[in-house]
Amino acid sequence: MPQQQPSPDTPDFSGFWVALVTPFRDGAVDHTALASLVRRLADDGVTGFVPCGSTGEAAALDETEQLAVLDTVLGAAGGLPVVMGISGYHLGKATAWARRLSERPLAGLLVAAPHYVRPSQAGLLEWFHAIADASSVPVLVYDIPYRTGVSIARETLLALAEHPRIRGIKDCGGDMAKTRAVIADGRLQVLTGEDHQIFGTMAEGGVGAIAASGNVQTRRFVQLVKLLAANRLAEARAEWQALQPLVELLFAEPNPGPVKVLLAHAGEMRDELRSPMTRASDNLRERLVALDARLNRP
Ligand SMILES: O=C(O)C1=N[C@H](C(=O)O)C[C@H](O)C1
Repeated sequence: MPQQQPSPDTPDFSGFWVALVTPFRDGAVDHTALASLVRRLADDGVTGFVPCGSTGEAAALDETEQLAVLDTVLGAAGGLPVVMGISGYHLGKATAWARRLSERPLAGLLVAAPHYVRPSQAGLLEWFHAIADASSVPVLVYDIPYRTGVSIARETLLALAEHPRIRGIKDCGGDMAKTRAVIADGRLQVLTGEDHQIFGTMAEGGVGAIAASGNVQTRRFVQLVKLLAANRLAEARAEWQALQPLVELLFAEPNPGPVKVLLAHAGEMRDELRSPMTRASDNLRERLVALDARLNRP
C-alpha cells in the first residue's frame, strides 16, 4: 500500500516522534536533564517531540509544571516541531487548556478521548470538535481505549477528518481493520502509538510513529522509520527484528518505568518516577541493561 501523502496545504506529521519522558530529581521536574535529552534526541535525528503524554507522566504534573516542561522542550528543540499532549474528562477545562497551549509555537496538540466517563460516539465527536475549535494549531486524535476506557469508532474517526484542524491520529486502537480504513480514507495521517506496531502500521501505509521506546536506541528507531517510509522492507525488517525484543522489554512493566532504567543507566537522568508510577523491577532492569548493551555492540 502506498504511504499516505499530505496535501500541500496541510501539515505533515510523518516521521519518528519521541513521546518524551519527564525526568525527576528529588520529586521535582529535572529541567536540565529534560533539555539535554531533547538536544540529544534532536542530534539523533528524530522528527519531533511529544511532551506530556502518558510516557511523560502528565497525569502527575499540574498545569504549571506541564507548561514549564513544554517551555523547556520548545527551548531545547532547536526548531524541531513539538506536539503537546492533552487528556482529561472535563470539557470546559480541556478547551481552555487547548486555547492556552495553542498560544505557544506548537506543531499540534495530541488530544486523547476523555477518560473514565465512557461517552457515546456522539459525545466523542463533541469532545474532539470543541477542542479542535478552541485550538489554533492542528490536532492529532489519540485513540487509546485501554487507557481511556472508550474506543473511537471508525465512523467517528472518519467524521472527525472533516474538521479542518483535525489532521491525524496516534493509533493505539488495537484494531487493524480500523487503522486500515483510516489509511485508505487518506484524510487523517496515521501514526502508530503502539511501539510494537511500528513495522506493521507503516508497512500498511501509516506515515510514522509516536513512541516512548525512541527515548533510547534513538538512531536505530529513526533509521527503521526512514527505511519503512522508503519502502525498503527487507532492510527495515532486519532492523525491526533487532529492536523488537527491546520494545517487548520496555513494555513488560508500566511505561515509562523501563525506559527510565536505560536513560538512568546512560547517566541522562535519575531513575525516578512520580507515584503511583513506579520504577521497574530489579529483574527487568538487568534484562534491559543486558539487551541494550547487546544492541550497542557494532
Ligand atoms: O506517551 C505517549 O504518547 C505514548 N504512550 C503509549 C503508552 O504508554 O500508552 C506508548 C507510546 O510509546 C507513547
